[in-house]
Amino acid sequence: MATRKLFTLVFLKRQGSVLLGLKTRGLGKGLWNGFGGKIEDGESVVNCARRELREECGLMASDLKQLGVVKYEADFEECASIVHVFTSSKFEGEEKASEEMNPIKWYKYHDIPYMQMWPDSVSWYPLMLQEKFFSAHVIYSTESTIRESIIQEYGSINNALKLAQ
Ligand SMILES: COc1nc(N)nc2c1ncn2[C@H]1C[C@H](O)[C@@H](COP(=O)(O)OP(=O)(O)OP(=O)(O)O)O1
Repeated sequence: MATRKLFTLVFLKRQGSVLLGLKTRGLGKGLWNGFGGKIEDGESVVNCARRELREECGLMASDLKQLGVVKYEADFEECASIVHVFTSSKFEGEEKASEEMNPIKWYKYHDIPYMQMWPDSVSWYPLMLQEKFFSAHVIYSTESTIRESIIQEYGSINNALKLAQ
């Protein structure tokens, strides 16, 4: 089986707004996104989501809910990426930017800066914002061009998780 990289991505929500951070380094540098990163060896998916959220914006979520799975492939890479997407609207702690995500900012749902985000975001963020369960299979032909994208909505997370298998 081809190798895969596993990631989490968390979105905090508050009164019609979502917290995003501007990535300062590495994958997605210069783009706004939720908070997340690579799942470490032996770490559960949800523990990674909690850890990355705390490290990147200082907040601890108490009702993390997995809504989706995004599978990324690229014509110029052997390895696929699986991103487990979570949301939470209950959290505590001191909201602060980090070395990796700076600045961080609450965006109204109608004001999300899609032009300064990964191009696939606009295809599945609306489902995530509506708390729908979904999967997205996205194939890039260049770093900024999508060749194929299949977005599906489900009644539970179980079907979406099949994309991660
Ligand atoms: C390719 O398209 C992507 N689109 C979107 N919307 N998000 C993506 C895409 N590829 C990766 N991501 C997400 C997944 C993760 O949440 C981050 C990348 O995590 P990173 O590589 O920064 O992982 P860390 O463990 O935090 O890395 P460090 O070693 O730098 O701490 O982007």
